[in-house]
Amino acid sequence: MRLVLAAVGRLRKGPEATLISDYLDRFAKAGRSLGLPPVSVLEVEDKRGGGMATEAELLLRAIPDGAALIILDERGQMLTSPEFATRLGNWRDQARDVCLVIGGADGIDPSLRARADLAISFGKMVWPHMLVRVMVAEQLYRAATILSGSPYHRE
Ligand SMILES: C[S@@+](CC[C@H](N)C(=O)[O-])C[C@H]1O[C@@H](n2cnc3c(N)ncnc32)[C@H](O)[C@@H]1O
Repeated sequence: MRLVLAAVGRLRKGPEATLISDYLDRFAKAGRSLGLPPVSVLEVEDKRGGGMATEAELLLRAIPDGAALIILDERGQMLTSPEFATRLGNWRDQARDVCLVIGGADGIDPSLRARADLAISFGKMVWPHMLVRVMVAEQLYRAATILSGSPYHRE
């Protein structure tokens, strides 16, 4: 299994970078004994100003063949953290690669949205994409703690 976080835009030094790195480190440590690999972060940037369609082409190149394509999208499905943990555990058990995609300022191109296996929403409000990265990293760590039965997550 490979776990890829593909995102539009380059993360610069700052509070979001610190949080993302902290949660992804914690995920890597918690995931080791669960058979979950560390997350590879792939950033794409369209320097030609081609917009969402070009970003979608760049993102598609970053997605491993056959991977479950999970997009982050405010129009998507709201999952509980245990539901997300169960899905992550199922992909691991199927040895399925997983690619989580976060769009840029204009969102994710409809062509990529149409290909997604799952669209996850963090609510109907639009969040800045770097905060969504933080939230994804935290939910991955939370999912690992749920799968391991550690007391981080409480209902
Ligand atoms: C600034 S938002 C773009 C919003 C854009 N107006 C759209 O139609 O998608 C950048 C990215 O952050 C993610 N995002 C923002 N809000 C979200 C939410 N509530 N749930 C899930 N993902 C979200 C999505 O991946 C989105 O493409």
